[in-house]
Amino acid sequence: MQLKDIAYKVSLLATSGSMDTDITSMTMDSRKAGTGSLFIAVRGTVTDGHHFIDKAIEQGASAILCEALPQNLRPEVAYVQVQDSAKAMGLMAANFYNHPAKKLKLVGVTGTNGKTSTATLLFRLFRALGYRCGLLSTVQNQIDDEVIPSTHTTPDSITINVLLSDMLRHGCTHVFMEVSSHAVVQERIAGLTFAGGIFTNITHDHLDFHKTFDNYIKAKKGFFDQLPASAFALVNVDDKRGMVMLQNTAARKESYSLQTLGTFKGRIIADGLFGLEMDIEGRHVWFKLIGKFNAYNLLAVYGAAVLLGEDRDEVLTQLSGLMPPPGRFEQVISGNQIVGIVDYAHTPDALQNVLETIASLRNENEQVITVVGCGGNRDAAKRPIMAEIACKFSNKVILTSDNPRNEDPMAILEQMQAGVPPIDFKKTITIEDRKEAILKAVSMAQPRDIILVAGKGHETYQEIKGVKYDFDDRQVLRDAFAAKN
Ligand SMILES: CC(=O)N[C@H]1[C@@H](OP(=O)(O)OP(=O)(O)OC[C@H]2O[C@@H](n3ccc(=O)[nH]c3=O)[C@H](O)[C@@H]2O)O[C@H](CO)[C@@H](O)[C@@H]1O[C@H](C)C(=O)N[C@@H](C)C(=O)N[C@H](CCC(=O)O)C(=O)O
Ligand SMILES: Nc1ncnc2c1ncn2[C@@H]1O[C@H](COP(=O)(O)OP(=O)(O)OP(=O)(O)O)[C@@H](O)[C@H]1O
Ligand SMILES: N[C@H](CCC[C@H](N)C(=O)O)C(=O)O
Ligand SMILES: [Mg+2]
Repeated sequence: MQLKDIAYKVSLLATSGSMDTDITSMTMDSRKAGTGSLFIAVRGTVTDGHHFIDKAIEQGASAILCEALPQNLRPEVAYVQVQDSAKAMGLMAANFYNHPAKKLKLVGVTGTNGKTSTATLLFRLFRALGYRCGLLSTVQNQIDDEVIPSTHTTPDSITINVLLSDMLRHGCTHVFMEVSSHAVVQERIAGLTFAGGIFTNITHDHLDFHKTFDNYIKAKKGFFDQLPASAFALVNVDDKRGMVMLQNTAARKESYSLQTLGTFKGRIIADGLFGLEMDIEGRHVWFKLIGKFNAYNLLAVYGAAVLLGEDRDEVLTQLSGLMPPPGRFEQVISGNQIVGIVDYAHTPDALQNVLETIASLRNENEQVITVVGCGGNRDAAKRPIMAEIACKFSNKVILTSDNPRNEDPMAILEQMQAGVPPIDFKKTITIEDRKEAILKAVSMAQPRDIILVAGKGHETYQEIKGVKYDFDDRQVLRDAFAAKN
């Protein structure tokens, strides 16, 4: 495709060289630039893509998209200067790949917690309803049965367009994707045409990146601000920021609630380890998912399906048969009835929700033993809070590592320990090695006790200093239970 067609409707500050230049691929990474490619120079958090313009040209790039033109322009190369490279990249990727999003029903899910759960349930529901579907999520990307490993919750705009094109080629009609706050700020969703957007909730997370809670709210709201009038914006109005998301959207404003009025109204009738019994718009339904937070996810999924034109009864029938996504309240039970629960709760809110759910399910006689850590190179403010929450709802707490990345694991654990109230010192121990920590929990547990292993859910690795070591909470629990029996 010619550069001028790729730049269609993108506002350009300056150009140099021929806009007729043929482009065969697009990349934001000089190391991946090949012959005939368009290299997009993006200013990142670690380095600046503008430093790699010459490198990209040496590798064969025939055009450059940037925010600042280099001093020496090469005559054989086309340069395009824009205000915001990341945003222009999104718009150009949509042009280059021929707007796959416009030919699909693309629904995005944003919020601190519940994105993967909601997007995955939507994907599974629409498949059960007979559609070919795509999924972009933290756990994995999927085109019907084909699994494509995911590297991010929301990939960059080029990758998204490549995946959407593949989905379209496969005959998909619906695609459900997570929209992270990083993705909104970094313009990874620029140029995408959404049929709908869902807001689950917003609580403390990622302040390392956004700096203030207000910025974090604005980032989430940015998704709704860019929805077209043809889309729906479906928000959880039980979250006090739900209505904020709708303030400036052109989309149709819709809501769901378990507590107040909303377009879609639900009520929990009963919940337990068996699942949830709910009333949804006057219909009585049983679900296999556990916990109040899943009642919200189910209501969001139901609302979105109805807004996409599906029959209410059919939606509830199919939804009641669905299982939770991997690593979300996943139970591993020992031969002598110790209940292990692996959950991806890695924020204070999620941890509290899961522990409150466990509290509501227990008979008071059994102990709750929580094994939890906090990620390195991520929001440090949540560390003491998560330790405090773990103590509040557990009989015993083992603080341990969760992807320390490039930080000193013991330094992270000391920050967690700072949140342990003095009265809880006696019930808290710290074991840096996550496997040892889980083994300790299993050794302490009696039949019917509940061990919550929080933070990693579906993850199958532990990331330490740039190396991802094989690690799976569920497998470690299974092995420990087998050894104990
Ligand atoms: C903090 C963050 O969001 N980082 C993302 C960002 O990288 P960056 O800003 O650090 O990039 P950089 O290293 O400074 O490089 C700047 C530019 O120079 C380019 N470069 C660099 C070196 C070189 O030799 N040649 C070259 O061209 C890079 O390709 C890049 O375009 O842009 C990259 C390309 O899109 C992302 O891969 C990267 O995600 C990193 C791996 C990451 O860990 N991101 C996490 C925090 C994230 O995005 N998480 C959210 C989920 C959060 C949630 O739970 O809600 C997600 O959506 O996954
Ligand atoms: N609607 C919800 N409200 C609050 N907590 C939830 C909700 N849904 C799930 N959770 C909790 O949050 C954890 C993470 O859920 P999920 O993976 O769906 O969130 P996410 O938003 O995709 O997270 P990420 O930002 O890592 O992509 C779950 O394991 C559960 O403990
Ligand atoms: N999407 C989240 C996942 C956190 C999962 C937790 N196990 C950790 O590594 O901190 C993040 O990248 O911040
Ligand atoms: Mg997710």
